[in-house]
Amino acid sequence: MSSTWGNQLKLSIFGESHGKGIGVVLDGLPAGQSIDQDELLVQMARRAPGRDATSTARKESDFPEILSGLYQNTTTGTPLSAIIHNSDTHSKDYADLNSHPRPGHADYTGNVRYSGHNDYRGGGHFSGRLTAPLTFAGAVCRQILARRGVSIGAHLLAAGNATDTPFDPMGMPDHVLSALAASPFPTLTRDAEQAMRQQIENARLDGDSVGGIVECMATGLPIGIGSPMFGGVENRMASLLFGIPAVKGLEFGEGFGAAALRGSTNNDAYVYEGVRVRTATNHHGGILGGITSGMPLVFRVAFKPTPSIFKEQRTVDLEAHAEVPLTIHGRHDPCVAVRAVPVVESAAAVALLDLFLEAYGYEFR
Ligand SMILES: Cc1cc2nc3c(=O)[nH]c(=O)nc-3n(C[C@H](O)[C@H](O)[C@H](O)COP(=O)(O)O)c2cc1C
Ligand SMILES: C=C(O[C@@H]1CC(C(=O)O)=C[C@@H](OP(=O)(O)O)[C@H]1O)C(=O)O
Repeated sequence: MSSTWGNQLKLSIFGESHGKGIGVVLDGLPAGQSIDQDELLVQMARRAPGRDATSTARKESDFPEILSGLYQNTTTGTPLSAIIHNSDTHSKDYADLNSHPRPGHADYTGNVRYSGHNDYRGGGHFSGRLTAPLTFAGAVCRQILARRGVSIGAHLLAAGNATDTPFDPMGMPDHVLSALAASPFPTLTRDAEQAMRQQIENARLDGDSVGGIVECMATGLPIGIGSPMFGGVENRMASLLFGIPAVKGLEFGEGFGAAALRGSTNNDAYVYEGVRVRTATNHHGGILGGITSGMPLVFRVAFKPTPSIFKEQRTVDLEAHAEVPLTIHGRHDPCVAVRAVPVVESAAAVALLDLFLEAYGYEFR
């Protein structure tokens, strides 16, 4: 069951990009949690397609029709479900792609895995469109976490070769995280936004695409959530984050950079802040032994360049058993990382709420 995730919270995502709709069932939510539906729509709009030249031209309202689990804007504790209808589908753009698989997309592997029965239109269940229901689930979870003092925010750290200023691993103020969430192109500096937009536009005009890095932070986490070995916070977050299409890399705290440091630099000294133990630096990114340290959780997610590009590419004709040139038509994101920023935050919110529920169980109110 590749599309179902979670321990205390069970997340199930269904649908195909060009089918009737896509949706989500979220089971195991605590009862009695008030949910602001306008705020859910704000999060959905942050990810939705069809905005400007940095995004696919496909236009979808991404309005989540809530079917169950919410009564008088409060969680009932029984499965919360929502569907999002697909409307602006141009399936003819995909007519040849089942027999002429796109390099870099899941057309060929999906065809083999499902014996030719997968719905390949728009990438089917493999599409980035399936991040809409994930965003909905995350939007619900982040409201529940926010009430317990947890803030989650992210920015675009890189697009192509252009980079933003990294987050301060010791923490970012709530107002900065909120300002990022309100921005259609979330970077800490204007210069970075301009440079990244230029990279994306240059690639787009060239019929090409670029990758990017999303950096995410969660503050206000309690100390002691998570478990060692396979139950670690990193493990649980990774399994959700790698469910986002086009994610190719993930690092926590100092990440790959830690390999080049000495222990004397990478170790974070313990200090007292009043009665509370904290660390003087945060190379560890808020997790030690799979368990939260109470320091900000910091991680970075690398997205590959969008596979659907408009340059002529080499592929095979699976019916003719021949190598053929391929030219793709249709509408595609020149850099998927831009719209993926709220998706990464949402994946973090779902994973963290699952870990909270595991730690606090029915006592969680
Ligand atoms: C928000 C988002 C939007 C995406 N938009 C596109 C797109 O327009 N065209 C495309 O070819 N891939 C797009 N992708 C990436 C593909 O869905 C992904 O590369 C493909 O399913 C293969 O999966 P993999 O890259 O994880 O191996 C998008 C991904 C995300 C997260
Ligand atoms: C629809 C969305 O993005 C889509 C993600 C996607 C892919 O292959 O991942 C390919 C494109 O699909 P289509 O060819 O149907 O326009 C994007 O538009 C969305 O994010 O909601």
